[in-house]
Amino acid sequence: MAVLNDLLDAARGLSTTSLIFGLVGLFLLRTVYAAIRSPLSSVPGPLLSRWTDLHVRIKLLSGSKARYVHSLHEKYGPIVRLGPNEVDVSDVNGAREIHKVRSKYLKDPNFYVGGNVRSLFSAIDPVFHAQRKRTLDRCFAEASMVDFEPAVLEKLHLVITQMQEDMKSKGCTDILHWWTLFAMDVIGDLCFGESFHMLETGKKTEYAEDIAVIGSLLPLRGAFPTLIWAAGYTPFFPRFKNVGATRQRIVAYGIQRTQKYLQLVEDGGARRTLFSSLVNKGNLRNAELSEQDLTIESQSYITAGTDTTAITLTYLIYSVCGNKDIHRKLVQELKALPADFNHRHLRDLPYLNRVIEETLRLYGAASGAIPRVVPQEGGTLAGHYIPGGAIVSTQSYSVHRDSKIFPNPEKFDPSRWETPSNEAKNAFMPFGLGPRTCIGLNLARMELRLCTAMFFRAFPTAKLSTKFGMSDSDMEPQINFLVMPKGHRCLIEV
Ligand code: HEM
Repeated sequence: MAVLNDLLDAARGLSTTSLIFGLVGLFLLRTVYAAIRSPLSSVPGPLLSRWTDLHVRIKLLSGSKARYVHSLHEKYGPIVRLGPNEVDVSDVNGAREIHKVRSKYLKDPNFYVGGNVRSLFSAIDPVFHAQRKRTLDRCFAEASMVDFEPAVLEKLHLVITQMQEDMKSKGCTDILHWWTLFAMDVIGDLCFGESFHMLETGKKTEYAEDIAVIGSLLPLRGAFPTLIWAAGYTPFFPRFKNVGATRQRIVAYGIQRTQKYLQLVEDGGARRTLFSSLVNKGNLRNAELSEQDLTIESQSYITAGTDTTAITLTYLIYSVCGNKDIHRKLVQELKALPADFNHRHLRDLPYLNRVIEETLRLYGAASGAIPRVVPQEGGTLAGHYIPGGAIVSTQSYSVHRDSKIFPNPEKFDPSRWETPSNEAKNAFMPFGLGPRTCIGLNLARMELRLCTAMFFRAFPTAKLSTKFGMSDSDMEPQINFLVMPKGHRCLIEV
């Protein structure tokens, strides 16, 4: 107390300017001390990362963070420091330690929508997550896929017809546009028992546009969360001001569609959905899942299952069209399928599945960092002690480009999956790892197989178009959390 009084007396005697200089000096001293004494100071990385992560945030904004972090791994090794409290690990054992069963490395609440939405995707609490996963696992099980195949095939016939129409009328078709409408119509159908009918109109609905707007703000929100929050309270940035209203519209629409679906079930007219086994006569059988939970889960599947599937498919077709030999082999294998082929014929088709694995390795749509918080007691990763509370990320972008595991890693080479090494299988994480692995992966794989097969059967001579100025530079991947072609389009012609 006496010390405090002495300090206050001393402060009274100072001018405002000296006080400000003093405080800034103290702040700098504290920052320098923290940087030198931080247990993270043994982790290699750029000097700047000891003081700030601003450079990484700026890279996130420009869509080049994953590439930048990868370049750091190439320079410094399997673990790199990204900021005063953040590291990235691209070591397979480290990644497996972070994402193992019963791991104490939990999702970073600042990254996963504030951690305030109790959906499978954004849940932080492992007990809640395990319970929700137990309820939902069977809805997404491999054995359930046969029930969803008719809905997928129906949309697939529609999308191929629309692409054919485009090719006739414009000489080319934007596959990114069509696969986005396709993937969202499929997941809408599987959540609400009725699609959004965007494939019929060729246009996004207001709901789809709203989701895209919120998605487009994610990098900004990730890089400068406080600034974006504050900008919403000023009159200068209408885009941020409207975010609240956009979110409300998304929620209201989800509620309305869930209620309509439950009514359809009650009336006996609902199609098979992901939730069919949980709903009986319009009521949820499972007491763990309320009507509100159903709305929240549907919303998150629509967000998590649309762009991921559409972008992966787009890069698959782009990569195949860019290599004559791969193109020929794939088309040849698909030619041998019966006219009325289905998913059963594709599940173990060797070359098709190798092409899919290789696309997921190089262009898996969610190849950016998936951040976790280090548990209170700290942990050792890639030989370095990381203190509790630090953020530790893994990005499949880097793990999938480890040249010791995947020689010539930038080469799109499906043959590397012919007899993959155990190291390659262990390092493969396009759908994440451990208990937080993508729950939609069986659905995604079924869509990837059916769409690729149907596309190259319909367009065996497909190639990248040069119409409307389209070029390879449009396809340069920009990676925030999701990958996105720089030009936001992929024009294909026959
Ligand atoms: C090619 C397509 C897809 C890719 C590459 C992909 C990738 C991923 C990745 C990497 C994660 C882990 C994220 C993390 O740990 O932060 C994830 C989680 C998740 N994905 Fe997917 N995904 C795809 C398709 C889908 C589909 C079609 C759905 C839904 C129908 C879906 C729903 C989810 C959900 C709900 C989670 C959270 C799981 C949990 O935390 O337990 N995904 N996905």
